[in-house]
Amino acid sequence: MAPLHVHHIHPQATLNRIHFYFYSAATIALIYRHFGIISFATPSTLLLLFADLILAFMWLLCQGFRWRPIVRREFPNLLPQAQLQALDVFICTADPFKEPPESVSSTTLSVMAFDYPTDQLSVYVSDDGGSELMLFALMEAAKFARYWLPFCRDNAVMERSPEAYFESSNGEGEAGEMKVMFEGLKERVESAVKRGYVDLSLVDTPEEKEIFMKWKNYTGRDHPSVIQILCESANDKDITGHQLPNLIYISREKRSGSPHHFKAGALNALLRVSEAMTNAPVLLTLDCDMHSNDPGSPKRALCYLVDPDLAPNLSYVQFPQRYRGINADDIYGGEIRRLFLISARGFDGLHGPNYVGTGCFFSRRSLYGPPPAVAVPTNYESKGCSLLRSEIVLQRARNALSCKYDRAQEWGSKIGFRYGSLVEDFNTGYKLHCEGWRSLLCNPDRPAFLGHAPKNLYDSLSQTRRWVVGLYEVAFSRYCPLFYGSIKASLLTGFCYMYFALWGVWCFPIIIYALLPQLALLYDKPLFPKVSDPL
Ligand SMILES: O=c1ccn([C@@H]2O[C@H](COP(=O)(O)OP(=O)(O)O[C@H]3O[C@H](CO)[C@@H](O)[C@H](O)[C@H]3O)[C@@H](O)[C@H]2O)c(=O)[nH]1
Ligand SMILES: [Mn+2]
Repeated sequence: MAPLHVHHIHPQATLNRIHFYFYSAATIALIYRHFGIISFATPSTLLLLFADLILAFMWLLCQGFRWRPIVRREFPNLLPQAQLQALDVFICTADPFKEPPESVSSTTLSVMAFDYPTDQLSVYVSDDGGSELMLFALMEAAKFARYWLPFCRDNAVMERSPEAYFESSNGEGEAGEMKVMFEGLKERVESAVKRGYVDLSLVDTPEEKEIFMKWKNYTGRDHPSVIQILCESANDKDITGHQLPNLIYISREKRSGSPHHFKAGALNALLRVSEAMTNAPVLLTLDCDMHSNDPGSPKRALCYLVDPDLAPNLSYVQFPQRYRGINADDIYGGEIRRLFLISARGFDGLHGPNYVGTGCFFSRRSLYGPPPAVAVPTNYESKGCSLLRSEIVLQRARNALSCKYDRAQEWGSKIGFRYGSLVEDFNTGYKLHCEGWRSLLCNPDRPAFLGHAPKNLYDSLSQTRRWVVGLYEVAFSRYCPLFYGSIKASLLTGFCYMYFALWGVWCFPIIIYALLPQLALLYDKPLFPKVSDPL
């Protein structure tokens, strides 16, 4: 059989290695000189020494990224139909006022419209805000999906998020009818958001009315488990008679005083509930603001996940985070190409790229413990779809959403997405690599997913602060990558994780180098040695 994927070492690797030797020699000479003049040290030379030591240490840590960068290509067209395993998609949302429900609907529709057998596809949306507005928006999405999915399929649309599609399409003919329908959806959802609740006049059937009546007693921070099956593959069909994928809304139980572990807690609830309902062997995690930009991406990921040589210890296939709507100059550096593209390619030559929280296809079993020493075939029993609405399945699912699991020892430490850091993605990927799993980067020319980067200074700074605090939580824990990671995974992997974990430390050399030379110039003090100076 023709291979489903190929890879090669990036040709720049040789140059990187030569550069490493020259740069090491120069760095050693610089540090040697610093210590040579330490007996005549002044505050400014000490500050420069401090900055240079940090820069040299960070430079050393990141050499793993440059040693063996890998470039991959996959051939999804060669993937046999029989290899298409069931796929559970997890979408996380947390706040209907910061994450507009109509955009969450659009993201959901973009994955429901994957180019994938609909009876193998289930989409779960976790709403940590516990908001009736989000449920309403998804109910609307479920109705619109009946028209949108056949439209995308018949017209081979690539941009399957209606919001993104109608931004670029002029909407003529059938597309025009779709646009009118989608505008209607947006209007209804926006009017509910403006009011802050779902007016019962917006809801069609008595069953739906009953759901929203019940909701009036809930608050975002205190409510029982909620689960609503909005589309059921076995029963619901689109307007051309094709099955729809499953679409399930959940809001896990929240009780004041009970820890909920933010997004990691939400993902673990999704993991348990999907196990109870559909139990697909492959999972995709997505942020609600990151829609699919290529309906073929599940097949791309499967090219790796079904490969018998890789599968025994392959935990996840990560697509890089890419963004739309970044202004031309990207003044807040929101694209972060080094983290998501360049370093990820370098990491791929070691244990594999770190998990970045979204656009990542997991093998389910990797979240339940280390890779088995002897490869055992995993026979996932995809649960019968017709059972989804049965009381026994619903009861099991509701139980899976209970907050008692977040108090239990194992969830978040040995199984599932890991707790203990604000950057649960970094922490989880790191721990999986330490357990012996590996990952790889899939970076097709057409971005598989597109999201939103912070667009103003305030959002950008608060995101950076959250990330830095989360990374320090890992760096200064007993799982410090420099020691634990270097021993459990490999020396270079440990170094690379440490490089990320110390992201906040960059501020010291940057501030020193941004201020000191200017001050020295103003006060006419020499800062750097002349070539003629003795060493
Ligand atoms: O209690 C929570 C908090 C957040 N979220 C969801 O988590 C996602 C990411 O949160 P966001 O506030 O958008 O964080 P960002 O900093 O923009 O996200 C980046 O950083 C996070 C932490 O490292 C990763 O989880 C994300 O995937 C990554 O895109 C969003 O979909 C939220 O709805 C929850 O479900 N529950
Ligand atoms: Mn975000």
